[in-house]
Amino acid sequence: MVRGRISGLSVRDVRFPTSLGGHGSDAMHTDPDYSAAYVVLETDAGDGLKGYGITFTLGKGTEVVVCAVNALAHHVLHKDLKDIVGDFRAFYRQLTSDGQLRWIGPEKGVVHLATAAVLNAVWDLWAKQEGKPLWKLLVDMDPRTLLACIDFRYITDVLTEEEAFEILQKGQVGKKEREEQMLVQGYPAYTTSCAWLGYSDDTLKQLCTEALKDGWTRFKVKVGADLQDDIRRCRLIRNTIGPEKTLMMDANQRWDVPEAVEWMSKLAEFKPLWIEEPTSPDDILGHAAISKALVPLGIGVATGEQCHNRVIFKQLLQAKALQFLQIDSCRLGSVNENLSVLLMAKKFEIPVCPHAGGVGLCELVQHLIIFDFISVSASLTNRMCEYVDHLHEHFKYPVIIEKASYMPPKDAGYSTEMKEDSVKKHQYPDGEVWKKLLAARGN
Ligand SMILES: C[C@H](O)[C@@H](O)CC(=O)C(=O)O
Ligand SMILES: [Mg+2]
Repeated sequence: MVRGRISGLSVRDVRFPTSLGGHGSDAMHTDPDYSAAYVVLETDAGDGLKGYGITFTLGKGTEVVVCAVNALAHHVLHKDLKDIVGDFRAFYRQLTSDGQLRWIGPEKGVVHLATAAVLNAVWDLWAKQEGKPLWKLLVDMDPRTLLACIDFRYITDVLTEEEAFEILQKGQVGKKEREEQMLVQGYPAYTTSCAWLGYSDDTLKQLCTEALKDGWTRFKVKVGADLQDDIRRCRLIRNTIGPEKTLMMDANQRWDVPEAVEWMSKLAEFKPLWIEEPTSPDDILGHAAISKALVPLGIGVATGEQCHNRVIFKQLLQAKALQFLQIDSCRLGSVNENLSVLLMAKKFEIPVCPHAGGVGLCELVQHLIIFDFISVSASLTNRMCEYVDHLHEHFKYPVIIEKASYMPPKDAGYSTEMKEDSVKKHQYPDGEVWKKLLAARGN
């Protein structure tokens, strides 16, 4: 049963120096330090349970997200958890409609990332109090309660609450079997960890070879900075993984629209399933033009990791601008907004392949996609969830990958809690890791 009043909210700036090894690098983000604004909620329930929430950042700027979390804190503090989750739609709207903070969004940018961190902590706390992993909390929730968590404002022209209810009602059929299937087989994953842009050819080859041995069959390679490099790297990876394995490419917004089409026509020989973020994430019609142009080459367009909100996803779907939809657990307004996108994707029959390249994103998004399979999509066709092999050791409940699949988490909560020791060491700028690095850099 849900209990307690929120008695404390703290937020910390936690950064991992991944840029030192080129991990996470791509054509736009050449030196990412995987980071998080890390929120902890406490209650007066006396049960010792806390809610942990993160949003993902790349280093600099995390302190800005931390400020935004503090600016939102008064909406959460001193509220009964029962009142928050009892009318979650209203609470989501309260957070996203703060009469003054909304001006620096609305529902996008720093303030929306902060919203995600706070709400992720609320969901973690709720799931913990119910004694269930988040995916199971969602799967067991009756459709009306689930829908009451979603703000349908701005999307009713494509998805009404009644249509969403019908989708969830249909999803009840075979749910038990699909849950058993997940518990036995897990959710299929692909790896991005072999081919970050900053990796040398030798590293790329070695990591692909090891990944093949570990049973990986789907790989993503970063492209977009230099065509000749891309051709060489894609040839190397295709030769290493062979013709049958699945290859995806990710340009991280590097190109103009005509450039994207031209560049991809040069990479088509390597048979990519999709090109991800070929251009600006805001350019819906640009994505539609690229999608159309790439049909004859058999290449789909994937996007979503930098889609601000459900409205952008709605329009991408309406404009037939993507063939693979990539939700992100920390960019959209937490589970609440992600639920609306999963339901829209189902209506348009577009496969959801979540983004997870970041710290903690694998931990969180696995819950959403496992719920999606059990209760919404009921399909694994053309679907897979991204996996990156970094920083899981800092989490109390790290992901479990078996045979290149995510095994459903069994611990209660949203898998968001970090080890306190890791947080202390990596806190910016006072943690011991940063003190040493900053001193070495002469700062
Ligand atoms: C900066 C991040 O590592 C980004 O490259 C992740 C990404 O695009 C992905 O995982 O996809
Ligand atoms: Mg990407």
